[in-house]
Amino acid sequence: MALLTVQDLTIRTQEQKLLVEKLSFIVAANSCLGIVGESGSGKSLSAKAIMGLLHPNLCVSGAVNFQGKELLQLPEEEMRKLRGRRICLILQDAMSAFVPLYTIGQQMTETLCEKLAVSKKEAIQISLQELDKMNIREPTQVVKKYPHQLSGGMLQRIMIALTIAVKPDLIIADEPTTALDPLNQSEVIKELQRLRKELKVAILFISHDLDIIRRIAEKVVVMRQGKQVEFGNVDAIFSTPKHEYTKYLVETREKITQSFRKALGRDPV
Ligand SMILES: Nc1ncnc2c1ncn2[C@@H]1O[C@H](COP(=O)(O)OP(=O)(O)OP(=O)(O)O)[C@@H](O)[C@H]1O
Repeated sequence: MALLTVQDLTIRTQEQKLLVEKLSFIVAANSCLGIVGESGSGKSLSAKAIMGLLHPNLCVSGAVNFQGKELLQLPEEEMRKLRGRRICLILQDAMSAFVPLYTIGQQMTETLCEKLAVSKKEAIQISLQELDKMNIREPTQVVKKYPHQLSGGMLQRIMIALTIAVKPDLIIADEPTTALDPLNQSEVIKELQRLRKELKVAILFISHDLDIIRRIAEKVVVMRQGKQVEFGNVDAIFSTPKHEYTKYLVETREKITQSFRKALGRDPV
């Protein structure tokens, strides 16, 4: 069943320059759709358009249907109710998601009180429980810290813990692992997979990394220069890419992998 249907999403500047052209895809409930493409291809703008967070100097058209609601027509107040509750956004730079002046605990508590309409005491309890579930050690100490006192990987995992607590239906993860080292990347991917399994949440996962998309998504949209060049099952698209650009992406990835294997003294695959 379709949870999110994006139809002909088009984004232009006021000067009519096309930044995203006729993007169309479906995200089924409890599935993961990847959007892959080079820098500047329009991935983040598309995510922002779905969330109703585009810069006001941009014009958007097309249709974005989420749980039967037409998001591009929704009044801002309604949209605000959906954002951070039914649809959550996880960004590349977790640091920017937190306010530097408040502790992690204060920020988690405030978000949970607002989004879940629970008391402060309950919100603190939920925060500690979710941090514990994320295998974050000594959660009672972590909640007393300010964002700058924690690593990027830790902040990203806290963001995911907060998202889990809110129990949304859709998570839009925009390059959530790009700023992380491989160990933290792997942890974050594992947590997102767990989230899907446990909460039956759907994920729209934006990345320029084919390997990560292959690990986490079943379907993929390939974007280039604002245009959607392919949409379909991950295995089919990466094993038999139709579009020249997808072929180029897959071949480049394979060449890099083989160079690494050579450098490590292993046989090329
Ligand atoms: N407010 C804006 N006004 C005009 N152009 C913009 C605006 N925001 C983004 N753009 C342009 O739109 C294009 C697509 O940007 P977008 O951030 O969606 O790319 P992306 O695929 O997410 O890239 P990256 O992987 O580097 O984040 C870029 O050329 C960018 O410069």
